Amino acid sequence: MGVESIAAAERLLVALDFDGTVAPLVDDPSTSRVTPAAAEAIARLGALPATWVAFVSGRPLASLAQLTGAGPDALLIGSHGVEVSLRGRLADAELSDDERARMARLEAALIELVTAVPGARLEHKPVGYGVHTRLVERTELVAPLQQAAREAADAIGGFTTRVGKDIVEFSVRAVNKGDGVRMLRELLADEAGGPVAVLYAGDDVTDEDAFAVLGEGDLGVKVGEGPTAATARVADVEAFATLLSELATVREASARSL
Ligand SMILES: O=P(O)(O)OC[C@H]1O[C@H](O[C@H]2O[C@H](CO)[C@@H](O)[C@H](O)[C@H]2O)[C@H](O)[C@@H](O)[C@@H]1O
Repeated sequence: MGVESIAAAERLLVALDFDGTVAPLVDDPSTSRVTPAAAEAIARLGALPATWVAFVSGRPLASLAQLTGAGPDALLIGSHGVEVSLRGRLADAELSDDERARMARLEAALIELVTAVPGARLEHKPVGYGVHTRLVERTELVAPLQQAAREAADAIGGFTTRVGKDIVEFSVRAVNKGDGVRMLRELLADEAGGPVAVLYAGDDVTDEDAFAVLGEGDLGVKVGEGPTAATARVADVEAFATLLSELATVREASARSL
């Protein structure tokens, strides 16, 4: 399955990871931006009939909504599948007392660990924490920090650990991006009254959960290097924007010929 074939799908969901896929990786996550080329292709795709664009990210929903300029029709999955906003209908993650207590214990441990490593940073997320190591200058400190953080989470128990690019993340929920993609596909198929093909694109290990739920008639696109279950690969964010633009062009042409 290539771009031409997926472009011909009767109904198409384009589900996109954010960081490293449509926005280049940067030192400060709050300054991430979708590239102009990707933004243009996304807008063209979103304007087509029977075509939906969704973002499926590890970011907190609020950050994802802000950085994608989410409008009222936005389909957003944040926190690796835990936080969901579908056209303004919010299903956010209500934490139990037990989850809150475990998060508080982990937070205290992670603050101590991160403070001891210059350049390390703790990201507070709705259902967990991210230990960022991108700016750690003494690279030999990264692995021990990640290991100590894992051990702290394991000692408390009940956390799902994810290792991403320059980040190790801990979540009190085990939901993943694959669950998010499955949910989006079912929702749209119900609404549209028929099966929906999915193009999913992502650059990181956590995107493998989403690639794993794709089947025949879908297309997984890995952005960048690394082992993957995706069946297509592009070199980087710029190349992926070009792919999205090609997809929009082919799909626009078929929409015109209907
Ligand atoms: O699932 P994604 O949309 O790819 O989000 C994964 C994590 O992205 C952010 O961190 C990553 O991007 C930062 C900005 O480019 C970069 O500084 C950092 O090194 C990366 O790990 C975000 O901060 C996390 O919350 C997301 O889980």
